[in-house]
Amino acid sequence: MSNPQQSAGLRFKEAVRSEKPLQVAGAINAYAAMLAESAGFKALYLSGAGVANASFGLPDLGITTLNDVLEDVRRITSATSLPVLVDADTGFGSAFNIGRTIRQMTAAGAAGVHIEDQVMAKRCGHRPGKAIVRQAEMVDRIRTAVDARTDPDFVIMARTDALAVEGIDSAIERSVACVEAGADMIFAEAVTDLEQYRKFTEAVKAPVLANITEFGQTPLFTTEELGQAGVSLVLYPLSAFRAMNAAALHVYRTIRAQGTQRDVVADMQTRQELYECLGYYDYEKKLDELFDKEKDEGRS
Ligand SMILES: C[C@](O)(C(=O)O)[C@H](CC(=O)O)C(=O)O
Ligand SMILES: [Mg+2]
Repeated sequence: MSNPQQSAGLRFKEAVRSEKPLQVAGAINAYAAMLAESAGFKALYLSGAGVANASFGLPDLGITTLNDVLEDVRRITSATSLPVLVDADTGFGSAFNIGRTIRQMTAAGAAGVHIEDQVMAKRCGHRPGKAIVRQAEMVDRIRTAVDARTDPDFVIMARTDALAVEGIDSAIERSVACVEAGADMIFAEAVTDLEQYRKFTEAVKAPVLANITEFGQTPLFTTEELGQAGVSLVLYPLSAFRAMNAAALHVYRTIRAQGTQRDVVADMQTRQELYECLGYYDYEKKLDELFDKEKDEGRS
């Protein structure tokens, strides 16, 4: 059971210990976070691609800033009691910027961040044309992040994009070096088969995350398969977002073409379902109580 008195980082670590592998649900905004929580997930994720795509209509190419991401982090952490892992791309700058990223993410209520070894002009991890910084520079990023922690349980996750660029040996060597530099967990990006996960988890003395994003380089392995390969966390960064987008486009097209939404009403979440998830009825009750009280006070 999660205890709201504990720091978000500690709650995230406890979730990793309690569910093996831990399913981490991407939540694009505060309401998606509430939906994921109601579906039973124990940890959430704010995707960098999600912030860029959904909040700004931009591609995931390192265009959004720390403040852009923080705004979404604050909205999500205010709406859920679940710990939220946040995509910090390459850390939003060099050493002092990375330190600032860690402190501000902690203040915004994040449980942890992942920082990757791509160059600042980053790409999506599942697209061609990626370039990575030298291992020493990546290790410096992690050391800086660890040093900047104000909560010892805030999770610093090192993501390596090296597999697609330099191969599995380099990716594993970097992961091991990052753990030695203090990284709590490893994000193995764009892995293409279970054997590679097995190699990662055998070599790395820290929990390893598998990014099971759709339409990318990684097959849609099940939690069971990934658990057997030693994986500790399974991430679904944009699954609900992709589904929401397809549903929204279908509704827009239908209304535009048919002049009515009648054919798509059955696909919609009802007002009651929306309100139940939001706790709307409790708010309404509170309002009634408060107004009644005011009326009573006015009378006396
Ligand atoms: C995990 C990721 O970094 C993200 O921003 O959500 C993306 C996901 C994606 O584009 O499918 C990535 O893997 O680079
Ligand atoms: Mg990303």
